Amino acid sequence: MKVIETTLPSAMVIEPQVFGDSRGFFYESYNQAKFHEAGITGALVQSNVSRSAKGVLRGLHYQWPNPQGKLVSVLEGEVFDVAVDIRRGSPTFGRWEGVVLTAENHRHFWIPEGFAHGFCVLSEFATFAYQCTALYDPIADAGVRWNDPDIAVDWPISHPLLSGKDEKALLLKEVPQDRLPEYQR
Ligand SMILES: Cc1cn([C@H]2C[C@H](O)[C@@H](COP(=O)(O)OP(=O)(O)O[C@H]3O[C@@H](C)C(=O)[C@@H](O)[C@H]3O)O2)c(=O)[nH]c1=O
Repeated sequence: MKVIETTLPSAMVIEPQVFGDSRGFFYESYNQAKFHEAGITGALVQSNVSRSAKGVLRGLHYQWPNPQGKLVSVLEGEVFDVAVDIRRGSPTFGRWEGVVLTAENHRHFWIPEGFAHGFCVLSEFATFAYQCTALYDPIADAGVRWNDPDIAVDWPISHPLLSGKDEKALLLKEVPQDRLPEYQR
């Protein structure tokens, strides 16, 4: 597999080795030894799948306490996927990175613990799959507004379909400091 660094330390893109033949293809979506070597050492303890129509935007979500590292990919369609460093005290606080993930490019994006995450759907439908390093905790579930001007994600769509929760999400500057993840060197 190929590991591609991003502008945010520890957020990375992983391109698995894809074995194609007359039947179709095969790839390892997770291999503990190879991921450990790449610096992704947390145990993946929950797997999720969501499906969304074109124009849907889910995000920007995080969990605190009990932050989740997320290994995300697309099984059907195409999304623009975003990680935002919202760890208080981080040298890259407030900075984001975006990656196009498609069912064809097989790219995986590693969202480290303490980052907010979101995506918008560019194809008619997208099936999104991800594994997390911590279990879902509805009490700790939190979000930051998708179009927060202080983060200024350059989303490729302008009028997304949002959940009620995401429509009402706080701006980053409105989130109390103790509700933000901690930066750990
Ligand atoms: C995330 C999650 C949701 N749920 C339930 C709660 C709710 O009734 C329903 C839909 O939840 P949400 O609206 O939060 O789903 P969604 O907007 O898809 O939330 C997801 O968005 C992406 C961007 C992420 O990064 C994920 O970590 C997660 O926050 O599913 C679980 O039971 N377990 C889970 O792990």
